[in-house]
Amino acid sequence: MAQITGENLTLGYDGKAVLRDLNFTVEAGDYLCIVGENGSGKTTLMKTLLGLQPPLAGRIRFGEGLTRKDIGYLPQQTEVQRDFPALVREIVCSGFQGRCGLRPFYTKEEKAEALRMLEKVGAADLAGRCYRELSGGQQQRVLLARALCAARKALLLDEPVTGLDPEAAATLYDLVDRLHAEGVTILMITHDVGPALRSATRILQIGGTVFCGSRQDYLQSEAGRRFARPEGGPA
Ligand SMILES: Nc1ncnc2c1ncn2[C@@H]1O[C@H](COP(=O)(O)OP(=O)(O)OP(=O)(O)O)[C@@H](O)[C@H]1O
Repeated sequence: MAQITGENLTLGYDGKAVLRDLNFTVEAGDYLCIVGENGSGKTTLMKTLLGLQPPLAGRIRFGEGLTRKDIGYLPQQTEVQRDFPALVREIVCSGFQGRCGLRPFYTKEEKAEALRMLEKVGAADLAGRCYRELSGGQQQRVLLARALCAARKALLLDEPVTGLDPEAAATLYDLVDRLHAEGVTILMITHDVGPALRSATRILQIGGTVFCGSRQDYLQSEAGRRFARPEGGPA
């Protein structure tokens, strides 16, 4: 059984479908890129994966020791969030909130773990800085460390390089590659098809044409050729 299976999923709002009859699988260790035009339902699918929105029909099944709680989430940042007046180490620790219930403090172990995760993303030196004074690339690394505190088996990243300059984007992609190499399952929503196709093992394209399969099959498919090439993807 796969880690995540989408079975005949129909997703939408107020009984109106945005996506119909979607089937896909994610195996342990996959790097899945979710692509599709604006409005195709990528965010809706993500909310369903996180359990924030029930499907109109069909279901999502978790297997291979993965549960919904094992998925760390890197949200798309809004301007307000970028301006959050807290210290980096507090933001990273807040990844533990799902685990500590109503306890109003973090344990010594949690604080040490937060620092280890900051080290993992190459941002240990930022621990005492104020989050809102960081660059966009630094902020994304901090949020990645936070997501890793919340869960470490799988990461769901929503448009993680939006607003980053090419160098910061490349650094973030390298970091995600490293986590993937360490065995973390990656699910990434992206418009940035070129770099995504470089690292992905599987592609899920939604919208007009639906595709779910290996990167190689995607590149040879009609859907992949149309979607990938105009944006500079590999020929
Ligand atoms: N809360 C909501 N209530 C009703 N309709 C919604 C809601 N959120 C999104 N939609 C509609 O669902 C469709 C899919 O939206 P969604 O945000 O999932 O697309 P997306 O692929 O993530 O788009 P983008 O690439 O622009 O972020 C759109 O037509 C949108 O208008």
